Amino acid sequence: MRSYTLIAPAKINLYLEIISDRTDGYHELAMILQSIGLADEINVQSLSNQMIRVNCNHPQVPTDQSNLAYRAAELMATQFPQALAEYGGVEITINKHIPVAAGLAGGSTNAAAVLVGIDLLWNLGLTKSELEELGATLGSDVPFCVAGGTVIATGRGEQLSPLPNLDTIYIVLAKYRSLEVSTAWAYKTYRQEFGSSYLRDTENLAARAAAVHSAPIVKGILNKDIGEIAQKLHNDLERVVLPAYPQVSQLRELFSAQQGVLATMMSGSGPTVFALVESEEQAQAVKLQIRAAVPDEDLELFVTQTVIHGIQVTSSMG
Ligand SMILES: C[C@@](CO)(OP(=O)(O)O)[C@H](O)COP(=O)(O)OP(=O)(O)OC[C@H]1O[C@@H](n2ccc(N)nc2=O)[C@H](O)[C@@H]1O
Ligand SMILES: Nc1ncnc2c1ncn2[C@@H]1O[C@H](COP(=O)(O)OP(=O)(O)O)[C@@H](O)[C@H]1O
Repeated sequence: MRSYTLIAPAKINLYLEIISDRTDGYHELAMILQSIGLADEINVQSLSNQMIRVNCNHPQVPTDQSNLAYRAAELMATQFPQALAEYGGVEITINKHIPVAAGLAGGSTNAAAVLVGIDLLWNLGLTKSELEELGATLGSDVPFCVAGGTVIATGRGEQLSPLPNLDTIYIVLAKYRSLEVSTAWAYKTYRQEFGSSYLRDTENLAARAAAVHSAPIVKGILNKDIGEIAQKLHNDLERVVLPAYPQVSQLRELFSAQQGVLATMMSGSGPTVFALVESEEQAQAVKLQIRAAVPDEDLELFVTQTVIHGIQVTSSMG
């Protein structure tokens, strides 16, 4: 049986600005998304029948239709029924390293890997933009996960403009295992609390989304100036998540107090907090300091770094 193994990187949000609500229930965003080295490993293997099966080593991750990777395979089967009949169904095995429900796009990157893997298994020859378009029907962050690197994302997060690759930046991530923040709750609460200040003029809306292309953080990225990038990190969702989750605020404060930390911010809808750190040695030292301050086993800590790729195939068989 043919199979492919793929690396599916997590992401952090270097910038997340909520521009407006939309009539479809989503929000118009201006984001800068960054792939990181922390990644899941996904194996896709052909089956002799036409079924979709999902296995995962993480107890919190469902293996039924509610798994985004399952839904990605279902989408491919619906879009390409002839290929399903010719090549058979798919068994998907997820080796989870990315914390679940963390604001790190774990499910989205798994779905992106399944799209790329099935394209290969079924010899479909889809282009990156075709895969991204399919991904957008699964979730707002899926197209970015296909593309990877450093990207400006607008619309509901699915419209991508690539930025030049950054030099490696070291990152420490902290997440309480038992803490989950619902993305839908975060956006809904933001809308309730701050919605009255939205710009609702649709013409200017497009202009505001476009304005992110000249935002100071983008200048920092173009100049490869880590100091400027660090200074301009931003996440509107912190306005609702930090007051509701004091543990997240506490992590942010702890990170800010560490030597070598250039800046700290919550990723996406949280609850993961990340810190940009000057060097790998300092990142390891920061991790140790945080561990000493919070000996609670519930707190997961990772040292990772920016990467310049999205989904990557690491091996194939058959
Ligand atoms: C917040 C972000 C930032 O990158 O990431 P996470 O924290 O989830 O990783 C994203 O906007 C999340 O993207 P993703 O997780 O793919 O969201 P989706 O499945 O499309 O949407 C989940 C829910 O979030 C809300 N949502 C999402 C995107 C958007 N632009 N506006 C929204 O209001 C909607 O309520 C939607 O029902
Ligand atoms: N392949 C998957 N990996 C992780 N979580 C998944 C997956 N498929 C579905 N889920 C569900 O999606 C929810 C959000 O998880 P995840 O994608 O990790 O979070 P986030 O979007 O915050 O990065 C979780 O409650 C989890 O049960």
